[in-house]
Amino acid sequence: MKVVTPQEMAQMDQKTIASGISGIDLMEKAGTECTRVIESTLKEGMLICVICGPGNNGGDGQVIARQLSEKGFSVQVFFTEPADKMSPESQTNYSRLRESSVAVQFLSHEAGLEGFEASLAGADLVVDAVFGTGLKDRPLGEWYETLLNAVNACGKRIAAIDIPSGLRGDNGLTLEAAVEADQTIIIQNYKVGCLLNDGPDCVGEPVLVDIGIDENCVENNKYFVQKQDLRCPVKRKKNSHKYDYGSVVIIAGSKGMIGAGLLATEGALKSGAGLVTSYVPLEVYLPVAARSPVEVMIKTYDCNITGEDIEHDRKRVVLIGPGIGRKKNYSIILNDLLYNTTVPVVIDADGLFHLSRNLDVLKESKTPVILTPHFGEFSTLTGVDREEILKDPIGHGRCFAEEYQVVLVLKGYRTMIFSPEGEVFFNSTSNPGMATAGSGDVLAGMIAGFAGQSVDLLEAAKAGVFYHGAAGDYYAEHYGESTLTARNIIDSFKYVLK
Ligand SMILES: NC(=O)C1=CN([C@@H]2O[C@H](COP(=O)(O)OP(=O)(O)OC[C@H]3O[C@@H](n4cnc5c(N)ncnc54)[C@H](OP(=O)(O)O)[C@@H]3O)[C@@H](O)[C@H]2O)[C@H](O)CC1
Ligand SMILES: [K+]
Repeated sequence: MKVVTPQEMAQMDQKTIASGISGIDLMEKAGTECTRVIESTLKEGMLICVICGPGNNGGDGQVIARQLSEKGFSVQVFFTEPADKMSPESQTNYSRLRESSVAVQFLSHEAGLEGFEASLAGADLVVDAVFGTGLKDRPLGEWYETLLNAVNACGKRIAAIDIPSGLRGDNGLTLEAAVEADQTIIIQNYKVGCLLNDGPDCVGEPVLVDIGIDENCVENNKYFVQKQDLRCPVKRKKNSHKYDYGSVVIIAGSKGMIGAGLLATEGALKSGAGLVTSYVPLEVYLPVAARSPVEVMIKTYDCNITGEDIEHDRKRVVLIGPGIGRKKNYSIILNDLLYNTTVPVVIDADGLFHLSRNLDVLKESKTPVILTPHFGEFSTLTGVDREEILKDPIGHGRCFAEEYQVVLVLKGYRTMIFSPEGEVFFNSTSNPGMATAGSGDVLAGMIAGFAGQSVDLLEAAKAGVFYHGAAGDYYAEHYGESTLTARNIIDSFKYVLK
């Protein structure tokens, strides 16, 4: 399934209209599908307030109001602008609405919102159809800001149409105010802004409706990752041995930070790697050995380890970074791996710090690479302010992955995976409980574990991110989000990785 920008969605609408279905019919279809979802949440006799803006989002709102009224619900519509400011399809729907029994009120920008607030307080459901994908990046103005804040303050269930009003569809940032919906009925495809920054908090529960638009009618390589798209875990052949599922090397953990290495190691082992070898500094050998799973091989080094040491012995992938700290010798180790080996390398956490000291090594390296930064680490890598990246995460991520020819896993609530060819994949799993210490170490181990299993690095990254989130979701569904720890994510692998 594709994820689209507002511009791409507008082009898709236009192409669909050009192919023969009229704009007004498309709006009727959108409104009908939204009505179906809304109706399933209503009980007889409920009062619904629909707030309609001047554009086609408001037009969808009018269709919903008319259809809910035809189904016997009491409906009140508030218009934020006079009829002459409505889009053509909205005006057509306004004439249809006037023939229905829906109560209509035009809000005045001069008078206050007192009556409006009282009406919201008496409603059972508020439908937000003020702005959709046509929202522009310009100040809302005080009046709309007050209006959207009043919607949020009403304390009633809010269903937003297509995208919560005030939320930018291109990056998930909000204007001065944005509706925080309980449910958003997303028309046809996820908009980028529903998945990034404030988007998921404003959207609430997302529900997609299909109005028959072909998502491939415009060129777009942004995808929503779902289970059926994944190639991991690989099917295990009867006639196979442990090396067929990857020998994974993990360079992780140091004095005071052995937990990161242990979590990454278990992440790799329990996602199906055939053999995991953990390389740790001599000084932490004993505590690591005492706490490592018995299946893991542990090797020690004094202060250095070379690519040659690792390339011996059928190694398929190296993970470097979790808990290694910032001592200089790791920059040397990392450079050696990238310059002198061809074994794929996953670089996480402090490994990314060492990489940032010599980023150009990526351009000279022949080794396939996956980087797994969160936004702060990505800012260090690129030298671009975090705030700037958040305004255009797709642009920055895509540009970096293409320039350095790496698979980039940019971690967040909806982690994005960028391929060296410019594709973007949005993860569909995870929950806020996973923002917890060690969660990233588990993910890095999991990606390395999959990368060992004869799949290409992009597939390993997609599967690692998806199943890591799915394991966290499994725990959260059963026990809630607040007690979730990195260990719980590992323990839940067995339920989702079947
Ligand atoms: N036929 C179709 O294309 C279908 C569209 N669907 C629905 O339509 C919306 C997108 O509708 P669109 O008309 O493009 O835009 P909006 O309704 O979201 O908003 C446009 C109006 O909002 C004003 N605006 C924009 N930005 C601001 C702002 N920052 N502050 C104040 N006002 C703003 C804008 O004013 P202008 O002066 O810029 O014109 C417009 O008045 C989509 O989301 C779907 O819900 C149907 O689903 C399918 C058919
Ligand atoms: K809306």
